[in-house]
Amino acid sequence: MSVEGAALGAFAYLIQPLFDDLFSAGSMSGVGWVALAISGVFVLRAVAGFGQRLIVVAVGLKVTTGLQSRLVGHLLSLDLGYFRDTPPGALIERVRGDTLALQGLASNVVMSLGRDTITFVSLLTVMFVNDWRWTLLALIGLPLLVLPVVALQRYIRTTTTASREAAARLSGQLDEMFHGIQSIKLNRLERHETDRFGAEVGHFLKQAIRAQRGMAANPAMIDIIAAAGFVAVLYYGGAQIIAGEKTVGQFMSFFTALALIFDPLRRLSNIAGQLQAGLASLERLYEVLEARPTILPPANPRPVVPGEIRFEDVEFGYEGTPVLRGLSFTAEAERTTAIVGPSGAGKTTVFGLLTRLVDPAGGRITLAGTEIGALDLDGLRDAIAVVGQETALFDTTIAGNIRLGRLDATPEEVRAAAEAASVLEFADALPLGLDTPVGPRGSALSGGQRQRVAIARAMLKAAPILLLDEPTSALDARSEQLVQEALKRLSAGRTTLVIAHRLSTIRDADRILVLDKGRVIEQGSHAELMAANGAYARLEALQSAGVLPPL
Ligand SMILES: Nc1ncnc2c1ncn2[C@@H]1O[C@H](COP(=O)(O)OP(=O)(O)OP(=O)(O)O)[C@@H](O)[C@H]1O
Repeated sequence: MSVEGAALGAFAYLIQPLFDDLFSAGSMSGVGWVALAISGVFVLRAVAGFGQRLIVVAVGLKVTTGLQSRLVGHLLSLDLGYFRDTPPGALIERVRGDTLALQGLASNVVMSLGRDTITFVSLLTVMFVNDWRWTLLALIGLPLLVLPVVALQRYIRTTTTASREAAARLSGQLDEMFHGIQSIKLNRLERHETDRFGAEVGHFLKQAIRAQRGMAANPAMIDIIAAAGFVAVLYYGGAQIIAGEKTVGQFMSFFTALALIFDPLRRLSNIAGQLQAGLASLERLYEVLEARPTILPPANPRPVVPGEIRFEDVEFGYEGTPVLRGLSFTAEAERTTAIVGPSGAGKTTVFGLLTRLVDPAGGRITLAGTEIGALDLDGLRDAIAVVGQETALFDTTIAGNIRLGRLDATPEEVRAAAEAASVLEFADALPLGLDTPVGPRGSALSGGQRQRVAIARAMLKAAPILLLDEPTSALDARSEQLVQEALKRLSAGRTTLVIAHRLSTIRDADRILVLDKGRVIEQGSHAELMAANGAYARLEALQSAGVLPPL
C-alpha cells in the first residue's frame, strides 16, 4: 500500500532533475537513468498494487461469505412468524445484496484509505519541498468543501437506504413471480407481470440514481477546487518563471504532483459517502441479526416422553384475530385421533402448536402430562413426524429427500421407507430410480408423487408421534389405497393425529374430533358420532351421497 502510494511522489520528484539538470545539459545517459528509475517506480507500483488488491479483495470476500453463513444460521433460528412477515425475496436481498454492498465498501475503503492517504501525503511533501507558497495557493480552496461534504452525507444515507429497500422489493417480486409461473401462464398474465416488474424497476432506478447522484457530487466538487488551484498556481508560478525566480523543472515537478494529488483526494472525499451507503446496508443486516426468536427451549428442559397429548382451554390467534377459542381435547397415546371440520376451523393450527412452531396465547398443551413448553425443543421436534398439506422437497434426489427424515439412515432403510410409502412404484420406473433428481422444490414430480416422498420421509423418521395433514389428498384412488395401508402400518403403536376432509379416510380412527370455529363441537368414534346424529352424521350423509364436496 505504502509502496503504491509513495510511487507517485517519487515520480513527481524525478521530474525536476529531468527538466533542470538533464534536458538543459543535454545528458542522454542521465535521461536514460531517470527513465530507468521511473520505470522501476511504476513496476514496483504495479506489483505492490496487484498484491494489495488481491489481499484486500480476498479478505473482503472471506468476511462477506462468513457474514452470509452467520446470517443464514441466525435466520433459520428465527420464528416462523418472522418469515411470514418478511418476504423471501427481501431476505435473499439481505443475505446476498446487502452483504455484497458491504464487501464492495470494505474493499474500497481499506484500499483507498491506505493507498490514497500515502499517495496524498507523498505528493503533498513533494509540493511543499518544491514551494510551500504554491502549495497553499493550490489547496486553499479545500477547507471550503467541508460543509457541503458533511451536508451530502445525510442525503447519501437516505437515498441509499431507499435504493436498498427498492432492491429488496424487486427481489420479492421476482421470487413471487417465478413461484407463481403456472398461474401467470394460465391466466395469461405475462404482460401484466412484466409491466408490474417494469414499474418496480423504474422505482428502483430512480432511487439508485438519486443515491449515485449524492455519491458523485463529492468528486465533482473536488474537480472545481482543483481547477481553481491549477489556474492560481499557473498565474503566480508562471510569473515567477518568467521573472527567472523559479525553474521550469520546479514548475513541472510541482504541476505533476498537483495533477496527481487530486485523484486520491477525490477518492478520499468519496469515502464518507461510501461509508454512509455501507451503513445503510449494515443497518439492514443488524435488523436481521437483532431479531430474536421468541420460541425458545426452556432453561431446564425436561426430556421428552411419548404419551397422551392434551389440549386444555388453548387460545390462539393471529394479530388479534382468534383462531382457537378454548380448544380442549385428548389424543390418547398410541391411538389415532382424527380432526375434521370446515376450512379455517383451526385444524392445521393444532399441528403448529404441538410442534411449537407457534406458542399458545392461553391454556396448556401437555405431552405425557408435561407442558410442551417445558420440554426440550429439539427432543420434541425429533419425537414428531409431520406429513403436511404442502410437501417441501429440495433440489436433490428422491433418496436425498427421503433421507431428510433421518440423516444417518442407511440406503437400505431409505429404500425400505420408499417401498412402504409406494415411492418405489414410480421411482423404479425411472432410469436413475431413487437417485433421480426431483428438480427445484420437487417440480419434476407430480403432486401425488411428492406426497408419497413426504410420507416415506416421515416413515424413515419413525417418530413416536405422527401428524398427518391431509396426507393422501393428492393421490389417485389406487395409490391412496396403497398409502392408506402404509399409513395404517406406520401409525400402529404411534400417537397419531390426522386431519382429513374426506370422512371416508378416517372412519377407523379411535376418536374423531369435529372442530368448528376453534372449538371441539363433537367427539367420539365414527359409530358413536353417527349414532349421535349430529354435525358429523349430517356431513357423513352428505359426503357419501356425493351432495357435498369433501369438507
Ligand atoms: N399466518 C397466518 N396469518 C394470519 N392468519 C392465519 C395464518 N395462518 C392461518 N391463519 C388463519 O387461521 C385460521 C385457521 O387456519 P388453519 O390453517 O388452522 O385452518 P384449517 O382448519 O387447517 O383449514 P384448512 O382445512 O383449509 O387447511 C384461518 O382462518 C386462517 O385464515
